[in-house]
This record gives sequence, structure tokens and C-alpha cells, in this order.
Amino acid sequence: MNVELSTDFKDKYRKLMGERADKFFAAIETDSRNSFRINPLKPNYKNVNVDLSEPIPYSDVGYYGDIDGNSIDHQAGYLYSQEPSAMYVAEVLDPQKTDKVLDLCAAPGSKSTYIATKMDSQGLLVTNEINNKRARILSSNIERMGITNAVVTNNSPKDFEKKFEGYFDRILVDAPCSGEGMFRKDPESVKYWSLDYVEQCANRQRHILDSAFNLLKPGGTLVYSTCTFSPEENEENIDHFLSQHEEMSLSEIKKYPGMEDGKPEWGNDNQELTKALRMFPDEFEGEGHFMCKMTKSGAAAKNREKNVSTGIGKEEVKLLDKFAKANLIDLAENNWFKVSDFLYQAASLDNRFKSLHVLRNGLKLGEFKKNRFEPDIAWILAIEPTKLKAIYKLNDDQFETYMYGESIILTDKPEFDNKWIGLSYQDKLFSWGRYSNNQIKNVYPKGLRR
Ligand SMILES: C[S@@+](CC[C@H](N)C(=O)[O-])C[C@H]1O[C@@H](n2cnc3c(N)ncnc32)[C@H](O)[C@@H]1O
Repeated sequence: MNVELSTDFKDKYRKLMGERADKFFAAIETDSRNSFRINPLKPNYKNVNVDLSEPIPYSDVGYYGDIDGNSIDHQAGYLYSQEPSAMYVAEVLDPQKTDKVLDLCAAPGSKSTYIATKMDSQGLLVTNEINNKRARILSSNIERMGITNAVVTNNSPKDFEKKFEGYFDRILVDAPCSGEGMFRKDPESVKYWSLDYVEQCANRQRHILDSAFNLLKPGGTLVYSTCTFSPEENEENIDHFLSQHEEMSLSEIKKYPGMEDGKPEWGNDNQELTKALRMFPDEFEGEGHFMCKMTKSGAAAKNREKNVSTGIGKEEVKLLDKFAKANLIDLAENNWFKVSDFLYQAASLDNRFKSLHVLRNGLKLGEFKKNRFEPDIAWILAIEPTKLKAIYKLNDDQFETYMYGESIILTDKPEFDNKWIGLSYQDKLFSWGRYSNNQIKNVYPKGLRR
């Protein structure tokens, strides 16, 4: 790996790290180790074509190794690529199944998707990204992983303050940062780095943290993380934040071998900062990271939720019923919610979400078209296979054909005669197929085809 560290960077860290600096610079020059997660939200989730012999010690779902982004395992949401250090953030946040969780800086979604699996897709996960293009990538990752408890929003942290004061039990601020910890994974990022850039990032992070404070319930938990080494963006910022908000205090984080304490000497000599956690690549098998966990004191006020109306008319219920009778074993009403012609199983019906730019609220079931209902890819990626009347198992050639956008011609008459069937490959549901006249018509979204 060829990482050209600037003189400013080297001088700064020589001063901060003393004798350790050369070992630290050398580690940034070495290759990083890849890792990935399996997805317990999927049926038979350990049935994947990857080596699971090297588990990551602090994660039930993380493994060292490489994955193929074009494989069925990836395409059907059984795998998610995430580097080892970043995996620990969701473990530190420790979301519970009844929590309302906010991931404030969430794209592309590696931490949100981990959080959702830890919540078993229950409770509420609001996953937000300020940048629209990145928010859409976040939304597609939420879909691929079969997550049903997430509201995906595209807002600035400030936008939340209007309606969501004291709303969330747990908040993650995985802050936009100078990315020093990612230099060896993404050597291009070295080019954007400067001493001024670090200052700009630190300033932006202070604003995001202040919003998070406003949105956190008394008694709630806030996790702050960055993938950078700079004291300004880590210990200094947290020391400043604690001095501004006396209700907030740091909590201990369990440290595994190679993980280090936060550095009080880098944060105004605040000894509480030893409770924070640092990962440096010369001591830890992962990229550079900082994490800390804080609690807000006080008792939570009663949360009065006002629900929106679901917006579904009698005609639409009939169309859905017709679809369900023909293609499903059963369909129980569950938070149905209509947005223009699209039907969702909402993650939240709380009226307050009207004030935000919501890209996805829960599970997108499908679309009402003229006289019919058509199911969405999101639904097949989240559905329990036993709920479908028919699943057609594609062979290797048929899978290739389908991924290239073509229909499947059946030579024998199949056992099913319903129109919408689940398609699986290597026992993983990945798409709907529309059956008629001995053909399975291709309905795989164009953006996902090869
Ligand atoms: C470190 S990345 C998040 C990575 C993500 N948590 C994950 O694990 O996949 C930080 C994100 O913050 C977003 N961001 C940039 N400026 C922001 C701001 N002022 N407020 C909130 N988020 C911002 C960036 O677009 C970026 O997607």
C-alpha cells in the first residue's frame, strides 16, 4: 500500500505520539484486513458461500475475510462488507428491541444495518443522511438487508430539532471527519487532508453533537464515533461537549485486546476520557477509530404520539386482498401506510415525520396500479419464505439469464399457476417473478441487473 503522508501530518503525530510515531506511520503503510457481516434477519443466514472460520471476537455476526459484491449472498442481503473497527460501534450503542434509535449521519449504512440486525428489525430505527445521493444509497442498503423497522430520512440534524426534542432512547453520531483512520483503505483521502480541514471537521461535529443532545431523551444514550485520530475531533470535542452539557456523562466501554483508552492528555486533561476508546492500526487489527458512550441524566417526559391516517381506501384494500389471495399464504394488516400510490408497512405512523424528508418509512410492499397491486423488491427481500404460495428455484443458467434482465422460459408446466412467485437462487429469495404463459417475466429492478 502506498500512502503518502504529508509533512504536516507526520510532524503533528510525532509531537503527539513521540517514539510510537514511526510504528504508527508504518502501520498506515501496511495493507488493511477486510471483513464482513452475515445477516441474521434472513432465513438460514449462515448458509453463505464464504469462509466463516475467523470470527471477529466482539461481534456475533462479523468475520475476517473477503466477499464478492456480485454474489447471490451479497445481492440477496446475506452479507455486508464492513471493516473490523467500525463493527464495534453498534455493539457499543447496544440498541434494544423496544428503543427508538437515531443514526444521525448514516450513509452508506454499515452501522445502521448492523444496528437494525441487533434490534431484530423491532422498535424504531431512524436512519438519516444529509446528502441526498448518499441517502438513496443508504435506503437501498436498508432494502437489500431486509430491514423493516427503519425510517430513512434525508435531513440536516437541525431539521430534527423542530419536532423531535427528547424523542430518542439512543443516538449514534458517526460524524463526518477528516478520515485519517481510513488513509490506508482509501489512499485518495490523504489528498483532502490538511490542518485546516481537521479544524473545519471539528467545528461541524460540535454542531451535530449539540443537535444530538437536543434529540436525546433524558436517561438516553449517545454514542459518538469518528474514523480519525485527531485530538481536535475526538477528546477535545468531547471535553468541550461535556463542559457545555452538564447532564451528559461518559460511560465505560468494554475493551478487547488491542483497543486503547481515550487520551485525557489530548482533551484538556479530562480524566473521564479514559472511558472513551481508541483503535490505532499499530495495535489493533482494523482501521483507526474513536468511540465514546455518554448518558443523559434526568427522567424522560411522557411521549405523546399522534398518528397519521393510513390513507388507504376500500378499493385499494380490495386490490391488495386480491393480490394476497392469489399469491400469498396469508397477509395480516400491519401498519399499512400509503404514500402517493405506494403501500408501506410503516416503521412509524408518528405525525412528526411529516416535518422531514422521508425516503422510506418501513417496508415498501408495492404499488397500486390501475386495477391491480404490484409487489416491490423490498418485500421479497424481507418476506418469510413460508408466506409465499410458490417459490421457483433458479438453476445456475437461469440465474445468469435473470440477472441480465431476460425472462425465463419454462419447458415443463410448473406446479403453480399464480402470477407472482418468489425467485430463489441457492435457497435465497432475491426477486419476484411474474409468471404467465410458461414464462417467468423479468421484474428485477433495472438498477440491480448486471
Ligand atoms: C462517517 S460518514 C457515516 C458512515 C456511516 N455511519 C456508515 O457507517 O456507513 C459521515 C456522514 O455524515 C454526513 N455529513 C456530512 N456533513 C454532515 C452534517 N453537517 N450533518 C450531518 N451529517 C453530515 C456525510 O455525508 C457522511 O455520509
